[in-house]
Amino acid sequence: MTSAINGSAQPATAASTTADKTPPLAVDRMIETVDLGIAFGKGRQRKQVVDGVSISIARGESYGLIGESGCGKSTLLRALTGQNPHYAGAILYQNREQHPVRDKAFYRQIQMVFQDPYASLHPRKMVYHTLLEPLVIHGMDRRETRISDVLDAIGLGDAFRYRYPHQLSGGQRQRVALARALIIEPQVLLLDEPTSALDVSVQAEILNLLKTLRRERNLTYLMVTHNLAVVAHLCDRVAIMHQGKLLEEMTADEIRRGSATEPYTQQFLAASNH
Ligand SMILES: Nc1ncnc2c1ncn2[C@@H]1O[C@H](COP(=O)(O)OP(=O)(O)OP(=O)(O)O)[C@@H](O)[C@H]1O
Repeated sequence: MTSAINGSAQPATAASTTADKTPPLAVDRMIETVDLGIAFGKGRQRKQVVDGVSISIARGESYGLIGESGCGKSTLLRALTGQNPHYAGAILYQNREQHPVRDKAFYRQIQMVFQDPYASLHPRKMVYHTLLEPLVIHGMDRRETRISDVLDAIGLGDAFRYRYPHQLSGGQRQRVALARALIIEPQVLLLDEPTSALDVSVQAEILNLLKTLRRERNLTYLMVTHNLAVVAHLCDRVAIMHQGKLLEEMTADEIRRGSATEPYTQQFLAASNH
């Protein structure tokens, strides 16, 4: 929560801090962090939670972030979404450094899907109003058609527009949360453990849906997860974090084969596979 943050890292000033650190331009770079640092607390209480993390995610790529609990994954994701403006280093979208405080145009392109579909939907809002709201905020036209289309795309169908969250299963709620993110046609989805609150059988359905949506819409995913099966199913590349640092990047294939270079990663993969 931004209100609880008393991070002491200096906010990055747009286009000022990284001129000498930014890697050479790649044509299709969608998301990048350059030497990202996030700390909480002051003085002896200060804790560096994200420490010099540089990642680069291409357009259309699905990138996973894994690591033990407390290693800084969600903190990194929150900085990317603009929920924590107190960071050092730089965050770039489509080669442009972002101001730590994001504007509406940013959220038109980048949407977030959270872990808990029970907490993320307003209990007194019909699906229709949940989906209408982002269209109004972003001044988009053809609202009725867009609502029907997105309900079809996420596999619920138009009749679901009249349901309230308590009339939906966990998997259906997560589909609505996905529909809410997709309805404004973003390019990037930031996914924070999007299946971990769901039953195992439903997890597979949502993962398959995410896979299909990415292919159909050429979406870019950045996904935080504990779950190696999720990574193997959905991610092209994975970063392993440990105590705030990026330890190693691997392809999904390398993860499946367990061919890590770093001893910590080898242990982490072995433990996660039990
Ligand atoms: N607002 C905050 N103020 C102080 N400390 C924080 C704050 N947010 C996170 N932390 C601390 O930062 C560390 C990393 O937390 P983070 O939520 O990023 O971990 P994570 O890797 O996502 O863990 P998990 O997998 O359990 O969700 C933790 O020690 C946490 O207590």
